[in-house]
Amino acid sequence: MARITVGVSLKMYFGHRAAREWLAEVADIAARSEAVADGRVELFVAPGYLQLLPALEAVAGTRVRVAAQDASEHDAGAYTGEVSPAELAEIGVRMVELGHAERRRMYGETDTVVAAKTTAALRNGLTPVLCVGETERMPVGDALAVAAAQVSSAVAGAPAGRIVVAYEPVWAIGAPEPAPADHIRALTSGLRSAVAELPGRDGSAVIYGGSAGPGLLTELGDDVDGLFLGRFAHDPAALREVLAEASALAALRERVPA
Ligand SMILES: O=C(CO)COP(=O)(O)O
Repeated sequence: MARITVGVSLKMYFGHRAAREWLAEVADIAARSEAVADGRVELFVAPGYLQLLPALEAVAGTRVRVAAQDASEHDAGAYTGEVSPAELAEIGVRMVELGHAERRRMYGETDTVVAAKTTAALRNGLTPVLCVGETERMPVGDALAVAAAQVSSAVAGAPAGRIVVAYEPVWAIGAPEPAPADHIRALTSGLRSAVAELPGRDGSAVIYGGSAGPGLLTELGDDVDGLFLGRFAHDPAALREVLAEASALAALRERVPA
């Protein structure tokens, strides 16, 4: 199926009440979207840990998937302050963001840590949303080498299973505008080829994140499998627009065989 994946991370922007209000609006938008309802558009939301249970409640009865923003590499034990991927799966969380640029930069997550967490996520049936990307502006070939190496190191030794690669050039996160479309297209196509060569990763997707908002998916067209949004989906109306673009793109792909 020509599926388009759209994800939104709330990072730590919203308090509890604001998150609940946003989730209720998103659940309503998803329920009204035919493309989300029939699976042509996969929508996931990644709220904070304390917002996961209310999120699961809010989206019950829709096909919206709930993702955690991180998870431990361990399932259980003496790991104070960590959150178990086994427990995430137990409560109904389906996906988990791993290796986000903010965790790599501020919390010292190395490729080794990201690989251990990827293994733990897949072991527990969670789909990793593997965040990769170069830290500074650089030519396309160099950026692709960095991002592809992050992907292959994360999945080396991990159990088989679908992954969602979120290509997020660090310099375009929290910026006024996304990376230039040509840069994104080159990187997402390159990463698609790299992921296609990995064994056991059928159904995987490569999406773009970093100041993404309405209009970008249409501009990128066929070279990307979706978007990972941050600030520019805080307004539910903007997310509604992005979902409309995703559903138009999915319809177009169904007509034109890949
Ligand atoms: O990091 C991001 C999603 O994980 C993107 O955040 P912004 O869209 O707010 O730049």
